Amino acid sequence: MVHTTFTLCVSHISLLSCNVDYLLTQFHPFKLNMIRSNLRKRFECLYEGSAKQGNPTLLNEVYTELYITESESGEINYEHEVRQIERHSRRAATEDTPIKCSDIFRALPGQDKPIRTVLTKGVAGIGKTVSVQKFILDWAEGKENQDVQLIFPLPFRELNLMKDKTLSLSDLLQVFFPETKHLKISRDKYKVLFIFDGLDECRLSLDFQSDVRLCDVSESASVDVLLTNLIVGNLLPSALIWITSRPAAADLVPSECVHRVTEVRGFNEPQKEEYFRKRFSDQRLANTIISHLKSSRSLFIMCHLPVFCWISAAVLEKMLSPSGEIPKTLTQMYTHFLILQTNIKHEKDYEKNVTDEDMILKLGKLAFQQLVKGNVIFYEEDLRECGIDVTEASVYSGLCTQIFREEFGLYQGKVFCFVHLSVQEHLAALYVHLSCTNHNRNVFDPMTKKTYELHQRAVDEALQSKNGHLDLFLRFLLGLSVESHQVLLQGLMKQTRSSSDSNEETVEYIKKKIRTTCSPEKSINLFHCLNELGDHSLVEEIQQYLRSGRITEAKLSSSQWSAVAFVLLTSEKKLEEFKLNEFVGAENKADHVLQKLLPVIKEYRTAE
Ligand SMILES: Nc1ncnc2c1ncn2[C@@H]1O[C@H](COP(=O)(O)OP(=O)(O)OP(=O)(O)O)[C@@H](O)[C@H]1O
Repeated sequence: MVHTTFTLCVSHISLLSCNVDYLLTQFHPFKLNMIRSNLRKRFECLYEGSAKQGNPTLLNEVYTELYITESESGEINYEHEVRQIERHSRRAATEDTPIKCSDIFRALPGQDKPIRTVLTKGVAGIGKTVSVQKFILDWAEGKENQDVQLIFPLPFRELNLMKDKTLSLSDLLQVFFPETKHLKISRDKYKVLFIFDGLDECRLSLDFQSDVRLCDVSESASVDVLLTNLIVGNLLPSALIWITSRPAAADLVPSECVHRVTEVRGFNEPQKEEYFRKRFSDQRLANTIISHLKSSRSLFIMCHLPVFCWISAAVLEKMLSPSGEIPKTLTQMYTHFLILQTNIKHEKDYEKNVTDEDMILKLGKLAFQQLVKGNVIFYEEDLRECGIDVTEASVYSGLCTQIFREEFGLYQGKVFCFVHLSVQEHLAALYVHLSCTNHNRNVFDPMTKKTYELHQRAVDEALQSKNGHLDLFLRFLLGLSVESHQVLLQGLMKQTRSSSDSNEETVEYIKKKIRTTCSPEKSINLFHCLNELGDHSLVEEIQQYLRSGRITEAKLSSSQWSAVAFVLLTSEKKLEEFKLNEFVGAENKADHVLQKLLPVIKEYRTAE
């Protein structure tokens, strides 16, 4: 005890002579603690979907470690996000250096440069925001990164609200953290971390070329100038900066300002299982759900994405209690999710002015129109255009809490988006499908009416898209048209008419396109489409070849090579080593095989 008092005295004397700022923090331990405990309260619960209205989940109970790696380059990938997920999920976990989320500011062995700014990339729904939340909670609970004295989470979604304001950094912090009043952070004497989550949502014009230089935290400027100066290091040069972003927006910050790029890759195979074991206290239910998901390769691949795990958990939990038809394809899973949301609405919203059918069609129309334009964020006028009355908020908050969430945004107005891009793609496909079956209308071409004509046009549109923005939409559209899906849809839409055409023409058309398309990525998506349509003929043919070992002697057509690629990519086996000579033979020259199987070879750890 005596010893402790003595130590405190000595430290105060030495502090008096060293710096005033530090002293200020010492005199404000109460304030620091208050900030810490406020952050703990703010981040201890995970608010997902309808949990926003109550029943929040404790983050520590469901948080599952994510697979995060140091990215080899800051290179930006414009490919469609789902395709990236499938590709990443094929990679063996040992390929890159994994980093624990709490260690992102720590140098790896062999790296000696201090890390000030970290940029974390990751596709939508992969867990960036949850990682930020966990990082802060661990710190606030005194578990990790205790050398950091203050953390300021400043999500771009909230910073957007300050777009037109002129103020100093100190003032800005006081707006978001009133507890910081009287806390001087001016001279960089204590370690502060700023977290800017969701760069992709940024509405401020961040101009890193600008020569407006700001070094003083009490100097006023526009919010974008404050941020660029903070990120570049003119303001508070020793503060740590963490920025998260979806891949397409990650290059808004020039690479020379970033000391480390990490990538959230979602859940690897063991983490997928861990997620469901944590999510359900009933382990038998967790096991049933895991084995069901494992029985369908494409579902298990999608579980790489935490938001998909959450959708699957919600759907399967409801479905597995009484015995029933369990979703087997991607389309079925999403349709069940929609049904679930509609049921939640019925539980809550007895007086309704709009029928489910109407609302789904309107939302679907919005989803489709915006998808075609490449938009994931919409405004009130976009809703009005689709006949959605913005003031009837109760209707979609009941129907679509988890599908459609209202965001704060630009110009004080409301900004909307679907909870995940894939949900938008599913609703868009549903709209296009129902317009055809119920109203005989082909949204791409009013002159044609038959289902197979719609399908052919959609295939063509998807093939023409450079970034693949209609690929998943196409998979859903075809999945919705299969006979067995009609029953599901009837549960959702009272007046659904089953399509009278069979899908044979569509299957043949897709096979023809597989033969002629030169993009391996596109033909692999077409194989996924055949899978949704329940046609496995090409794939089975190839599986036989592969099993017999006669593939080196066979002269394969272009479509058969695409099938080889598809079979290898969707196989259960880990892609460890690609052996070219297993495919090369008199009929198949090495460079030809290499060209045909390039999308697969990229997924293997080694090739010889
Ligand atoms: N580590 C995790 N453990 C458990 N659940 C998680 C985890 N990460 C994400 N989730 C689930 O996935 C959902 C989406 O995650 P999150 O919002 O972090 O994604 P994101 O990468 O920030 O996406 P976006 O770019 O769309 O903002 C969460 O609401 C949660 O249900």
